[in-house]
Amino acid sequence: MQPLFRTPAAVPDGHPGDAILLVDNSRSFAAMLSASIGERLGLPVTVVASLAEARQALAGSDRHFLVFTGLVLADADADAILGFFVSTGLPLVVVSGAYDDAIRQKLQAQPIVDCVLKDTPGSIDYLVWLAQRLERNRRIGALVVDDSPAARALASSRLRLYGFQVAEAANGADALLAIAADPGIRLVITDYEMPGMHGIELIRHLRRTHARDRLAIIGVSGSGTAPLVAQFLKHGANDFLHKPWSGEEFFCRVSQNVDNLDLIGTLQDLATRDFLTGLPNRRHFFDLGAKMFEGARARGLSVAMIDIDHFKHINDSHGHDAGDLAIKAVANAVAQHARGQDLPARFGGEEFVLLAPGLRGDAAAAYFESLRAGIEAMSVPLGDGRSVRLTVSIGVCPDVGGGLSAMLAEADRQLYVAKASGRNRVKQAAETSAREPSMA
Ligand SMILES: Nc1nc2c(ncn2[C@@H]2O[C@H](COP(=O)(O)OP(=O)(O)OP(=O)(O)O)[C@@H](O)[C@H]2O)c(=O)[nH]1
Repeated sequence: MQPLFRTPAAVPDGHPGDAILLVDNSRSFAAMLSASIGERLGLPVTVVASLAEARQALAGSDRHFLVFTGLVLADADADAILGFFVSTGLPLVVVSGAYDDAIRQKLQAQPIVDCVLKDTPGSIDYLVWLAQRLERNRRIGALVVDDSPAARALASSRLRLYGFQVAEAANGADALLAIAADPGIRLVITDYEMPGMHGIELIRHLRRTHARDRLAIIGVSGSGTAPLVAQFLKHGANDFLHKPWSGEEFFCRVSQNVDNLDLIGTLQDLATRDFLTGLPNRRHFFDLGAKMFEGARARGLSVAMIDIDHFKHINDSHGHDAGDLAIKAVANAVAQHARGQDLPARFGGEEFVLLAPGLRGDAAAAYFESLRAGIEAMSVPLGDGRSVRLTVSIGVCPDVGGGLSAMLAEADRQLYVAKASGRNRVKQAAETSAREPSMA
């Protein structure tokens, strides 16, 4: 099952801090940019106005994962500024007041992520986007597939500069092994001409297991004729880059493709997950549940409807926000109680469902009883020093020969019986006949 809550994974290595170092001699620009990053991304920004202060901010600390710097500082010229920040190994974005041919040439020779003209419309928005992209890249794996060590090293070093966790493969077979071993890889950059398996064949293999919305693939070739580009795209590449690519284009295409994956992930979350609790929603429960149901039948399974008791009273006496906290706490308890093979969901309001494959009879009764008891023992902090206690009623139905909907209908009937007989209890339908309650 997919993880229930999309908590950001830890950044495996490199620069683990989440702060940005902003080095600029314009107080107003630095204030505007750091406020925008703080408000929109929630990332801390250290603002300094000289190279000496920047050295001090970075000394002995790995708080920063990214540097934005101007090239005009009171205590250093452009070469000294670039030389120092490049030597730190941190991703570097130059934020310049001017961008002429001389600066462009100087920067092209340097391993920097990007150069942004600061006084243009939209520059703050672009820099905020850059900060977000580079921060997120740290949790994304990228694989470079190329039989040329030099081409591989060039693409890999660029991707590392953008913060990705980079793996390399010299041929298609090794690439397939690398992808199978690391589910964190979301971006593949593959050459065309390679011994054993060419790039398009590799993509055909990859697409059997990795859809376009989960893995972005960019084809690369020096012989990027129109038919070859079309073949790449038709066989599943998300994009194509002609060799030799410019650093600027490489960054734009890579970023656009991983942005698209993020966007699709967000839309999928909105469509399948309950906004308040992060649990699968009702529709997603039926999609996943229908797939699980047939496979689980041989070993038996049970489904439970779980409803918070007197929930209206919690809302009425503590307010709607407190009610939301109570719903989240119960959702969390249900998700924590669920085993890896279970499927929990929020069905709406204060009602939850838990589908438990492999459980029936007394084992199912004990399993849901321990969930009920765990929730009864909880104290939900309301964030203002107060806390609230709550209970749930649970209706359980085993597989009695109908479909999943029939099980849910019977679990709902058992829930009604649990409510009617005093709440804070589990009622379970009999195995033989789903219409006779068997557990008091
Ligand atoms: N805070 C909050 N309240 C919600 C949400 N969804 C539904 N509710 C409220 O939940 C309450 C549900 O109340 P009922 O279904 O009547 O439950 P009850 O009568 O209090 O309790 P039982 O009879 O024990 O089920 C209503 O007042 C809804 O407005 C939500 O997302 N957040």
